Amino acid sequence: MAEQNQNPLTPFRNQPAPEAKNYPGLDEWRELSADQQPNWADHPDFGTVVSELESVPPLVFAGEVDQMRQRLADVAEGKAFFLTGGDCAETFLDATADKISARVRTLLQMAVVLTYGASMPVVKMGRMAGQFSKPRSSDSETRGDVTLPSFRGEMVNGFDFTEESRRHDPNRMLRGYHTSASTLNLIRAFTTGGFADLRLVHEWNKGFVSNPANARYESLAREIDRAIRFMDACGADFEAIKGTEFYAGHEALLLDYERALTRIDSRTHLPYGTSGHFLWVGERTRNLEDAHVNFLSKVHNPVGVKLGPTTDVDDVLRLIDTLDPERRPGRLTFITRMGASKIRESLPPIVEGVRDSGAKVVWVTDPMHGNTISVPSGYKTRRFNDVVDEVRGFFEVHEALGTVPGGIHVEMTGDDVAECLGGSDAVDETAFADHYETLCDPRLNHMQSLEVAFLVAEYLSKR
Ligand SMILES: O=C[C@H](O)[C@H](O)COP(=O)(O)O
Ligand SMILES: C=C(OP(=O)(O)O)C(=O)O
Repeated sequence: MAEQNQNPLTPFRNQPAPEAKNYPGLDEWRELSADQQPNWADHPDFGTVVSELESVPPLVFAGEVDQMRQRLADVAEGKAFFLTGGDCAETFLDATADKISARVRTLLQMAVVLTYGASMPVVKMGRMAGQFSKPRSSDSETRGDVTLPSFRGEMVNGFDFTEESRRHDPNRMLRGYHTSASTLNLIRAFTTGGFADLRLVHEWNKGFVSNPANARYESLAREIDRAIRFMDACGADFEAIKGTEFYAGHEALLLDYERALTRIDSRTHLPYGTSGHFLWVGERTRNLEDAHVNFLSKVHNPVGVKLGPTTDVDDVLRLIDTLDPERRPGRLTFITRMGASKIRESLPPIVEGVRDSGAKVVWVTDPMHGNTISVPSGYKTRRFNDVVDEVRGFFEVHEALGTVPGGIHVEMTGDDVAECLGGSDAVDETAFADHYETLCDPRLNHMQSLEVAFLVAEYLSKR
C-alpha cells in the first residue's frame, strides 16, 4: 500500500510538483500594463537567458520564506521589530567580501542596539542579493547635448554614460542571479558560521572609522559582554546566540527575472518567488490593476508595498484584499515613505483605515525616499535631520492610534561614504566630491545608520 502522508505541511510529498511554467495564474501579469520595464524583449539573447533562469537552482527556499512570514506575524503583533537595510542599488563590482561584511556587520550592530533597547527579537533583512534594478522618474538622461536611456540598475544597463553601456541587455539578469547567489552564500556563512555569535559583539565594531556612534555602541557592547559573562557563570546554554537568522529582500521590479525564478514548492505545490525571501512593489508600480501587484498576489512570500504621501486609503484596503485575501499573519507589510514634512498628516488616515478594517499588517517606516533633495552642485542627497524627523513622526502616529510601529527600512552602507547631510559627524557637501559613491539614491553611512538605530531603540524602549 502506498505510504499515506499525514503531515499537513507536506500534503504532496509523494507526488511530483507541477511545473512553474504552466502554473495557473502565474502569467496573468503578462496581459496587464507593467511600468518601469526594460526594452529587451527583442534582444536575440532574451529567450535563452529566460530559459536558463528558469532552470537554475532557487536562491532561497520555501521553508525559509515561510519562517520569515512567521517572524513577521510576530512583528505585526508587536512582539518583534523588523530591520531592513542595504544599498539603494547594489552593484556587481561591489559584491566583494569586504563590502558585504561591512554592510552585514553594520546591520548586526543596528540589530543589537534595537534588541537591547526594545528587549524584543529583531527580524533582520538585507536589501541585498537582488537589489539590482531601479525605477526612475525619467526614461532618459541628458548631459550636454547627449541624451541616453537612464541608468536602471546593473541588472538592466550600465552606469557609464555611453550608448553601449546604457543599452538594456537581458544577459545582465544572469550576472545579477550569480552575484546574488555569491552574496547570499557569504551572508549565510557570516550569519550562521560563527561571525554573528553575540559573544563577538565587539568584533563587529572593528575596522570602522571611529566616530561618536560606534563609541556609544562600544559601551553598549560592554554591557552585553558583562551580561553574557554573568550568564556564562550561571551555566547558561549559548546555542541560541551562536548565529542569527538573516533574510534577503528586494523590489520585485523586473518581472522577467522574478517570473523566471518562481518555483513550485514541493511540499505544498504552491508558487514561491525564489529570488529573495521578501519581495516588495514600489511606490511607482503599485497600481492595483497593473502587472506588479498581480504577480505578487500569486506568490506565497511575505510581500511589501511602498506607500507615498498621495496614497488613497481605499486603494490600501483594496491592496489588502488583493495581496492578502486570506489575511495570513505576516504576509503583508506596508512600507510608508511620506517625507518628514508630510508624515504627521498623510499617515494617520491610512493607518486608521487599515486598523478599522480589522486587517493586521506590518507597518514599516522608510524615512529615506520621501526626503530626497538635490543640492546646487547636482548631487541627490537627504538631510539626516529629515530622516530622523520622519522616524519620530512614524512613532508618534502609531502611538496616537494605538497601532504597532513594526520596523524601519533604510538605504545604508557599512562604508564611510558622504551621501546624506548631517549626523553627529556633520557630513557636509564638501565631502561629496571624494566620498559620494552611490549610483542612484544617497545612503546613510556606518555612523548615521547606528545613530538611527539608537534613536529607534529609544522609542522602542518607551513602548
Ligand atoms: O530609489 C528610488 C528610485 O529609483 C529613485 O529615487 C529614482 O530616482 P530619480 O528620480 O533620480 O529617477
Ligand atoms: C524605489 C524605491 O522606493 P520607492 O518605491 O518608495 O520610491 C526603493 O526603495 O528603491
